[in-house]
Amino acid sequence: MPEQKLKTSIAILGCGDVGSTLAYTLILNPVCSEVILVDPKTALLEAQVRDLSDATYRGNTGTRVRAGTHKDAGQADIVVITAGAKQKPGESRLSLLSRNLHILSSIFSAMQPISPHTILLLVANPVDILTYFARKLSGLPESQVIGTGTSLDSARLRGILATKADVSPSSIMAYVLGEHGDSQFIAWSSATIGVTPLSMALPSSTDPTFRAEIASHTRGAAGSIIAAKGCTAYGIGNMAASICKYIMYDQLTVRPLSFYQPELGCCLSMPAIIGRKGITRVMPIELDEREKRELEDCANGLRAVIEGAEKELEADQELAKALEKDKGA
Ligand SMILES: NC(=O)C1=CN([C@@H]2O[C@H](COP(=O)(O)OP(=O)(O)OC[C@H]3O[C@@H](n4cnc5c(N)ncnc54)[C@H](O)[C@@H]3O)[C@@H](O)[C@H]2O)C=CC1
Ligand SMILES: CC(=O)C(=O)O
Repeated sequence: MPEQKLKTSIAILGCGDVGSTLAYTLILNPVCSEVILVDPKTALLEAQVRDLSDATYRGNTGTRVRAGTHKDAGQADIVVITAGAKQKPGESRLSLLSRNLHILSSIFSAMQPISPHTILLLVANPVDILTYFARKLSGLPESQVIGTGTSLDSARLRGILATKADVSPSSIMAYVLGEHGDSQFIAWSSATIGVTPLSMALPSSTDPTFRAEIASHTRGAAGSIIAAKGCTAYGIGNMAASICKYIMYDQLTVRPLSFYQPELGCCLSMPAIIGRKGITRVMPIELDEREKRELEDCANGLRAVIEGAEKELEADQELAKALEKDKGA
């Protein structure tokens, strides 16, 4: 009998710097049998498929890379959305909202019908706001619509704390929570090295100046990389690939991810367990009074942005309907 191969697919919408780095990471640490790339820039798309395919021939990584349509993507096990504009040096993530919301809305029109088992992973910025709208536009259950959120900021936090404490980053348990953006905050009160509270393991970490320096590093990391090289790609490529792995292998791993918070009325990052069904459980975290206020401020800011964007999206959809009607007349 011919061997039956289990087909597992990850579609990546947008094969620019982030999408192609993610695809490369998925090939080198095989997570699925097929990577489908989708991008309206057809010459770039074909070139990325050929270049990435070349990376699969030595050592038989077992992953096939191909170009696809938005409709094909809608049937994948995971759809990663990296499609959209990126920040220019000095620009904020929120300044991308109008352009990227328009792209997101067109993506969901083109992807229908979406498989009810698909997990959506949002990467494009502003990621928390786009995750909120992806949940509405996709019609998928909210547990299946996830943003990479502050997972990358938390990795950056681990990195700098590891240097300060002279310990491996993997022994640092500390999260940046809230917005993947300027209103993010560090959950200092729950940070540990191994099982030792950070305040005991690294006493200087209780100093407000130390905390301000670390928070500024974490908040400003993307901006300084973008100023020098025009994008960030390796950090997020690795982070998004590891999230795909948790999902595909149903690893039920705890990570800070952006997902809908009913009591706050927006998507932002909190710790949760992720597996094949998406977010399977929210992990409660104890915050001190200051962190609670920071979370509240962050949610208020995100809700205000959502309100403005909701109006813009409605106008966008009315315009699309009118154009469709004109075409039919
Ligand atoms: N969440 C995070 O931690 C991070 C998010 N980002 C965000 O990821 C996004 C992508 O960044 P880059 O790859 O550097 O940008 P890029 O400009 O290199 O690539 C974006 C690609 O999206 C494509 N695209 C546009 N409309 C599309 C559509 N409807 N369907 C499919 N593809 C479409 C473009 O043609 C382009 O090739 C940006 O919004 C950036 O801010 C980047 C790094 C980290
Ligand atoms: C660009 C971006 O969002 C980041 O590297 O954090």
